[in-house]
Amino acid sequence: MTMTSRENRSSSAQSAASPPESRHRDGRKAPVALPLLGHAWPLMRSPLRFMTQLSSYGDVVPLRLGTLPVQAVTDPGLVHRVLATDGRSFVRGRFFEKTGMIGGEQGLVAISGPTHLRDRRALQPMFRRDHIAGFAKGMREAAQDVTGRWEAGQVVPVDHAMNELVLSSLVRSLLGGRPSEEMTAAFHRNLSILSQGLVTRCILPTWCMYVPTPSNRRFQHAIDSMRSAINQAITVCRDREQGTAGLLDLITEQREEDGQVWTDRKICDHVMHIMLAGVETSGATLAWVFHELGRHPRIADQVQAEVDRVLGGAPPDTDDLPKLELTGRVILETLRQHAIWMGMRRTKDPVTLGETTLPAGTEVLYSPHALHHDPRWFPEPERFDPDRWLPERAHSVPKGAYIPFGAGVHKCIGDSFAIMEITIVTAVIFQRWRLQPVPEAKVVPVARADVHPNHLPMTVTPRASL
Ligand code: HEM
Repeated sequence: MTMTSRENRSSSAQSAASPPESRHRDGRKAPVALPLLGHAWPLMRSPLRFMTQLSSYGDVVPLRLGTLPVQAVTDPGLVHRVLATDGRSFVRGRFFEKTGMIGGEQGLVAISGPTHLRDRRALQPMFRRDHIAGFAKGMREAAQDVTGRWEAGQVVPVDHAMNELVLSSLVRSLLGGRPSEEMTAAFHRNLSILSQGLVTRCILPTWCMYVPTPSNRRFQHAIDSMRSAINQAITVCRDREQGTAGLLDLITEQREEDGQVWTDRKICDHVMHIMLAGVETSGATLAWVFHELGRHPRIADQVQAEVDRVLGGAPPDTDDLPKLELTGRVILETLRQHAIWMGMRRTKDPVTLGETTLPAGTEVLYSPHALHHDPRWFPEPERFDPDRWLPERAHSVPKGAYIPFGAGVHKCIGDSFAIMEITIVTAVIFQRWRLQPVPEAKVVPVARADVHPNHLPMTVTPRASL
């Protein structure tokens, strides 16, 4: 189960282009901690920068979030062990358990061990490629509905538009039909409040969540409204005589080992978690795709030509997706540059990672964003280069260095859904529109539960008028 740091580092480095970088200049093993707050302040103030510089202190870096000791794992090989190879020695950890306190304790994101395995096995078939292929139509329609409201030359807030589109497509997949505009708007409003406030509440001590501040009250109201809308949908689903092949129909049919149907509370928790995990992540990725293509018009021209060649003007369907090869690489590169910035686990048993032995109960932090921006595995990490993902170059990326969807038993259940949706929406939009950056708009990443653009105004122009 254990592996020395040198062994591991050399295994991560062997396949990488660059040699391992030197350790922190001062020989320090961790960044300086503030009294009381520890590293929570720099982590909350500048999360992306803080996480990215941690690898210069070592493969396993001791941190303190307030009074909570945490070990940050920065080496890809060791991260792969935490998530996958030694995954059984870990449980979810503080961040995800707090997500459970907020989104429901029985949802997939919060649970671990045998309970997780059982529920994951029940839900997994619904997210298999053959099953989600049936949702392609809803994804296309959601894209057409949102872009159908665009006018030539209009400046569109693309970040909002993509969130709305993704939410509407996920709700269609859940309900097996088109949701009302009122329902989509309510989900949109509440999910945005939850996504913005989730991480702070996961990092700060639990009691902070219960202080009756206006922000906490707004947050609690958003949770209650979301749950109430999901419960209404569950009731409609249970009362309906004929199924719709939507995800919710299938979830409500699930049974426990003793034959009892899943309770409404458990179903609501699972749907909450699917929405919390699936909407803003995919929406942000789509927004970043258009941001990157706006900044790289030559690549955008090539994507447009590919979409025209492969689809010939027909709406994209699942069979077409593997043929949109460059579009696929653009999405992989966007997921590299704009990945989520942190995940956590807790050791269940003592685990030795490199030279550090972590006793049972140790909180462990890892960062896809930091791994994806490490020049040892991705030379010139700030450069947007879809050619990194050409087969002859992609194989040199070490295991654990590229994990936009995580790895192991908790790997994103919606990864194929997300890739299919992002590809379909990109193709639908490119068939009719070009999105150009607004020169004076300064677009910067903001770390929430995912990494979102602070804003993304873009000018939309119909291709016919170009
Ligand atoms: C680009 C879009 C997405 C990204 C980048 C993303 C990323 C991730 C990551 C990194 C994890 C693993 C977290 C961990 O280490 O524990 C995860 C888990 C999860 N994701 Fe996604 N996700 C995306 C889209 C989706 C979609 C579309 C859905 C559902 C429709 C979804 C549902 C979930 C769920 C339920 C989990 C928990 C899985 C488990 O613990 O078994 N995600 N996601």
